[in-house]
Amino acid sequence: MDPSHQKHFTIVDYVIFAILLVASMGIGLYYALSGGRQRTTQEFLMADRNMRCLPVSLSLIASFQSAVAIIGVPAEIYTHGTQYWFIGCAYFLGLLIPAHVFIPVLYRLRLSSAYQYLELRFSKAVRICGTLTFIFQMVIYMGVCVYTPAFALNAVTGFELWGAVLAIGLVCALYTTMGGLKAVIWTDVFQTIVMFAGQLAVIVVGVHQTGGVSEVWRKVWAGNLISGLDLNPDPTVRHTFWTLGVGGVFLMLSLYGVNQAQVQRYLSSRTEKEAVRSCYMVFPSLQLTLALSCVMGLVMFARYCGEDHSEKLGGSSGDAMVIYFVMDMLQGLPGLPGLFMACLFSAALSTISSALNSLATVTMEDLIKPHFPAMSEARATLLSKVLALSYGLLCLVMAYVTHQMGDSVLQVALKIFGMVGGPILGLFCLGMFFPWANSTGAVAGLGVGLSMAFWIGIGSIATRSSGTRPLPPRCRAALLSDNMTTVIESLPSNVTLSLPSGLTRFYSLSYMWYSAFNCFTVILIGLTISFLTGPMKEENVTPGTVYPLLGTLLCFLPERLKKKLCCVTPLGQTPSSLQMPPPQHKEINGVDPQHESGPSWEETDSFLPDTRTPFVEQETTV
Ligand SMILES: CC(C)(CO)[C@@H](O)C(=O)NCCC(=O)O
Ligand code: NA
Repeated sequence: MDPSHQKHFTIVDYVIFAILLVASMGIGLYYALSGGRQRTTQEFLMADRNMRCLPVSLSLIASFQSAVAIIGVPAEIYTHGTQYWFIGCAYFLGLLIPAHVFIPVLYRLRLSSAYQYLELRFSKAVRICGTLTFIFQMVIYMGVCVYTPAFALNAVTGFELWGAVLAIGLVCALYTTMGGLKAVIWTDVFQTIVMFAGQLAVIVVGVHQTGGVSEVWRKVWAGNLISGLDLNPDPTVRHTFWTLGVGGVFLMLSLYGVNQAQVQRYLSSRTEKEAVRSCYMVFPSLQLTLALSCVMGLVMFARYCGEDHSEKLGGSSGDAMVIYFVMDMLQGLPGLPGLFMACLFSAALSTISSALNSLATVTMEDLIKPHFPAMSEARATLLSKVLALSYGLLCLVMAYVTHQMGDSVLQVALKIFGMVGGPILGLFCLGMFFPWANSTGAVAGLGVGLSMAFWIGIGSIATRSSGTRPLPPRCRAALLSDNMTTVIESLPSNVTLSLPSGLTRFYSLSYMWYSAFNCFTVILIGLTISFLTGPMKEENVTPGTVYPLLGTLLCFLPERLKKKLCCVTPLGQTPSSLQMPPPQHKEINGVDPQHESGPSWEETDSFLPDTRTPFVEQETTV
């Protein structure tokens, strides 16, 4: 951006900004000095398994809502219309399924890390593969998260980019290291509120400056920005109802169902009911966040479309444009630019702290503890803190990688979720829904799934074609007549209207399908290899690791018919020879996965542990 158009913060802005950082550090310090003073891994990594649903739910939203979404979604709406908003449809199933499928299975196994499940269900090897994949995913994602707000600050105020990256990384690593998961969750609560406040402020000011809600509506309508439901079944069209509403469900499942950052929050809840409730509470708040960021894009359009900003913007990206417009709207309103920056940094800090804590957890629980079973609690906790801090430093390195990518940040983040998160989701689905899947199948499935993911992902980057884009809104055509072509060209677009062919067509699969596609690859390959190498026998499957999917789907059928169709029999009614096999993995990291009565399934109400009607899987493969 042209330096002469840079904005300058007032004292009030700096104060607001400082309050955010100091408060976050304060919360970290508070939890370092209160409670058990972070002297056990139970407290540092699991928050003593004593959290209530309200903080957990706000923290669940904060984990994957970073500055990327706050800047990226308005940029998407501004340039391509409101189609992206339909991702909200995916939140229904994307949260219901985790609440009623993944949480019950994972919570009842009393895990510390989600990947412990993979060892219980398959083997140690699968667990390590899963853990390494997760670490890879979160480390790249953290890079995007830390880079985005630093880039924003730099674009607007000329603040040293790498100074900001360093500041975010260090503040985050410090309070995460001091206060553990409790601090991470409670800073998330505070930061989520700041995030909402910042977005709301921008919208209110923007609407006011445009001349009211009706004026905003008139302009976005005239600008052809409001998109109807696009039911085009073509999987290469970037955003349609199918890619967003169906592909999005798999994206949500990979984040809210099996991602360690989220699973850890469910596990830190004091009861299973509380965990399920927190998942339900995510729904309205996530819709609100989505609505706020979409409306922000609309307001920006109404306020700026048709004006010539080329000289100020130079050749900046769509993301930079959002920041510029916001700062332009807020100038002369002391405190508000600071609030917006605080909003961006809140979003980033909350995501990075979740990532750091979850990375420390999996590294400790999955990679280190199994090799040093005799390690003292004090030493394990110290090591966890060192790990959290080291990952913080690593994320700085990753910011540099993002710097080199040059795609829109939203697209980069969602691609990472799909390319790496999709195969992990596949691995969990393979284990939970298919009792026949074996360890060899799981490893092969994950390997092939990841290879396919990177083939498509890298192919699409090389050919710049991850999903064809719709025609840009009318306004952009109008803008093309100005000398704004540089901006338009540098917007993340390839307005491909001709259908690509062959391999190019494969590469142009919409990135919103990545999660689903990669998940199915893992399941398909996993099942094929399992059947080829000898499917898992029922008595070898650890009880409680398989979800009776068919039994639940067909719950309306009479018991006798169900028994015939879906191979699931209530435990009480099975002959003793068919009852749960004795536990195989007696102790994993000091936690008995069998618990007292063994994990079980209740048919009527998953909230009432006393009225359980346990089911057991019977292997009656045909
Ligand atoms: C993950 C979703 C789709 C969930 O709403 C959304 O928060 C999002 O688009 N996140 C982008 C990644 C980020 O904000 O870091
Ligand atoms: Na966040």
